Amino acid sequence: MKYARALTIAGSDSGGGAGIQADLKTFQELGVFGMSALTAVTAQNTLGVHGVYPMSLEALENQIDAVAADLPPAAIKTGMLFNSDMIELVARKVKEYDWNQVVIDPVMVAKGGQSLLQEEAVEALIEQLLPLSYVITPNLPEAEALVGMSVQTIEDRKLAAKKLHQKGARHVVIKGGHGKEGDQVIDLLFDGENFTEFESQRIQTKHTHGTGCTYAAAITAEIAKGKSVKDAVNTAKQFIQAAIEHTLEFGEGHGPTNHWAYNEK
Ligand SMILES: Nc1ncnc2c1ncn2[C@@H]1O[C@H](COP(=O)(O)OP(=O)(O)O)[C@@H](O)[C@H]1O
Ligand SMILES: Cc1ncc(COP(=O)(O)OP(=O)(O)O)c(N)n1
Repeated sequence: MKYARALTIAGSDSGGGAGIQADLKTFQELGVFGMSALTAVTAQNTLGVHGVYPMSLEALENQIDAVAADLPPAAIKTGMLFNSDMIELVARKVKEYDWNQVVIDPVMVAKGGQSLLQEEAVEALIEQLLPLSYVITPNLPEAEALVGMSVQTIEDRKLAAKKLHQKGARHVVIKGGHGKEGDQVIDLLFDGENFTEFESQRIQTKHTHGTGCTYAAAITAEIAKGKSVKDAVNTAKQFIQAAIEHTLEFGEGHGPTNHWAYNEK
């Protein structure tokens, strides 16, 4: 069986729940060979981020070039990109290697409130990376930062998705975990023409560290395997729902999700 390959360009989470650790675990569980280019090393646990140590641009570029030269990926996921220099580098590499299945998870703030993207870099993300994105997966606060409006109701989310599509994102997934729609969590996919809602029961738990990373990584893995974006989001929704429902209950704070759960169903 020929395995598809996916590359994550993101930060390392020493606590194992988010960042490239979440991405690689998710790729593996979905049968995709995962590769990684580190943008930063973070000292993290379930109680928060205790240090951020960005890689040099040379180190990031060499990691990407090494993978592209020998192990060209079918799909790429970006996570924590830290600053505008890194965003510009990644955009240049996407164009250099003509990568057209890029999933952008616009990571800005960790669950504990610590910044993972310098404020000046939001503009670079919009101008440089959005036009190259196959899918972008903002949560509600990230969508607000990207489109400059309040994004809460379903109508807000539809308007924000259209704005992000106009800025160049070919598909937009507005994640609903931060939403206040009662006991449901509604994720919204926009493909430039149609909206699709993916609904699930909200699970009452604090153990949601890395949910966005895991969800975007699952979308990336499915796209790497040749699935449509709609089918990829559908699988990712089931993956993350199982990962949260069967929590590991690790740590004193926001614990990690369970990346084994989907296959243990
Ligand atoms: N409590 C929850 N119950 C069920 N699903 C959830 C819950 N929290 C998050 N999710 C799922 O995880 C996805 C990502 O979570 P969200 O909080 O929206 O983004 P992020 O983790 O990037 O802040 C959501 O789109 C949703 O599908
Ligand atoms: C290295 C790194 N990348 C991304 C994150 C974000 O994870 P988290 O704080 O759990 O938020 P979501 O992934 O759920 O949006 C991180 N903490 N560290």
